[in-house]
Amino acid sequence: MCGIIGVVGKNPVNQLLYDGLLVLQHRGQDAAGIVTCDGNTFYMHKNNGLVQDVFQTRHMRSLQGNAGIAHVRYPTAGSSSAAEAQPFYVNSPFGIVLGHNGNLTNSTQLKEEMFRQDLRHINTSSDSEVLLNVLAHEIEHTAHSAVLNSDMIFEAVAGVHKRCLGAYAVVAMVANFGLLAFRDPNGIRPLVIGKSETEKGVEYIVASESVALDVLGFKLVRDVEPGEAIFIDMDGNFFSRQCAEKPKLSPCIFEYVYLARPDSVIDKVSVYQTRLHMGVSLAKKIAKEWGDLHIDVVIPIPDTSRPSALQLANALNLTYREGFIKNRYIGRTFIMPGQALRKKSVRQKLNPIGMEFKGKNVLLVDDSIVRGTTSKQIVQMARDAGANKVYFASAAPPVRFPNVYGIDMPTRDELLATGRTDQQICEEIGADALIYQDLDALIEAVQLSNPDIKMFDCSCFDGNYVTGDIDETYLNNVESARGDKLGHKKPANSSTQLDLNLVTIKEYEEAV
Ligand SMILES: O=P(O)(O)OC[C@H]1O[C@H](OP(=O)(O)OP(=O)(O)O)[C@H](O)[C@@H]1O
Ligand SMILES: NC(=O)CC[C@H](N)C(=O)O
Ligand SMILES: [Mg+2]
Repeated sequence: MCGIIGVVGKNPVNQLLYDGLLVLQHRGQDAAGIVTCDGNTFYMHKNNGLVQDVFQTRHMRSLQGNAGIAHVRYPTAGSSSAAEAQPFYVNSPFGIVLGHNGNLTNSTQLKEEMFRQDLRHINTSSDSEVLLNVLAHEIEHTAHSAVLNSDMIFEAVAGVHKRCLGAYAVVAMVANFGLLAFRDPNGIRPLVIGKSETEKGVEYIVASESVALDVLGFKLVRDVEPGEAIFIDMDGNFFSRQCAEKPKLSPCIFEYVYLARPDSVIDKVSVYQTRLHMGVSLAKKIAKEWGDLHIDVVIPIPDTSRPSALQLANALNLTYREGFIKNRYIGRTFIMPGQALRKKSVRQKLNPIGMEFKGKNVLLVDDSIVRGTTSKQIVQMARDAGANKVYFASAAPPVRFPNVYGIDMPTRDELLATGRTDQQICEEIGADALIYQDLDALIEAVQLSNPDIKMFDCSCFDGNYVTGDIDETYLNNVESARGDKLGHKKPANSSTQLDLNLVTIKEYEEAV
């Protein structure tokens, strides 16, 4: 779940893209990049690190032009190397840059095809570099001369849909032509369009989440439809077309649970409202099945679970208290690379307020339990702070299956709930009771805001993968390539990579 933005403006867009990336930082903390386009020239700066560490004044000054794209990365394929920071660039045809949110599920096969059939070299192990080269190849074949138009671009995107499987929300720029954005035929990852009327004319933006539009002063126009592509030329003319044969909206339900910011609206669903609904349905379950808990206080685990915990407390007529204080300078732990770093960061990030726990039966509410890194430590902190009973509620069902669409949880081994009953999970985290949301209730919580969404990608909860190409062999291959125990692999030919700073996750963990 990286964050992407693309803008065609009437003034320089460097600051706008930077500010937009800051707003999307919660979608990726590993690397950041901006490319601007001034006539026929691209200006690019990208590196590992948080947005405010990657860009210094001198970089910002060099990012010239009234159009550009930007990316924050949370790696789900390849390595964490700076060489895989996005956007990626290819010089032919025309000069194209691309930023990708999601994960291709057939990138190994595509990479092979790229080399053997299309005679293209992919320098990294990133699936996004493969995706860019597929797009470049398709554009090369639809454009008959040096003149490119939106019809040719849309035909090329139709070609991308035929070849690529998995999840991809994409922003791309073709030098001197314009901004292209598209979403895979299932619309797994989000992408919205915004607009701003200025004295000089209309400016357009596309971004992973509507919150970026709010903060940058754009009005939300609509979502990019699954399978749809939009193209905005350098003069600000807007074109759109459905490029997939059988589009079917099946957004990732985990966006609503955890990934997206609550103040975003995705596929006409307010993330905040959904999280409130999740709290109500969880409260109903507790009232029905867990009436004997005698809860004194409901405590959220900051940040993401707050709206659900608050509404759960309201629905049960219980006291809600902020029992954990979050260090505002520590980022999201779940999307940090490597288990040692995630584990260490939970304690650095959260600290209990003793008086909220001492002698009380506390119900801790989190949005989800994935590896159990947070819940195990939090339950212990509550006990150390003197709680009488520690109950734990998760606003999402048990996460039992790997995600292959852009969330880095590739192995069943690392998921706390895989192969365990609720009772065993409860024992693992050391709680006195554990209550999980039911999947039907979670789906209903989203559908209450938009009943038109009939299908979701719930694969991490139910093991049904909407792209239909995921089987046991695929999962086994991903597990052996990306398992946490392996560390994220350093590319075999690191010395030849365009990156002097390669560090594996393992080396990084050992260093901290
Ligand atoms: O079971 P785990 O593997 O620990 O994963 C789940 C936890 O990780 C996330 O929090 P995170 O700290 O990333 O972000 P937040 O501040 O948005 O809640 C999520 O909100 C849960 O608290
Ligand atoms: N989380 C994502 O969207 C990741 C995008 C891409 N697969 C990468 O690893 O860079
Ligand atoms: Mg959390």
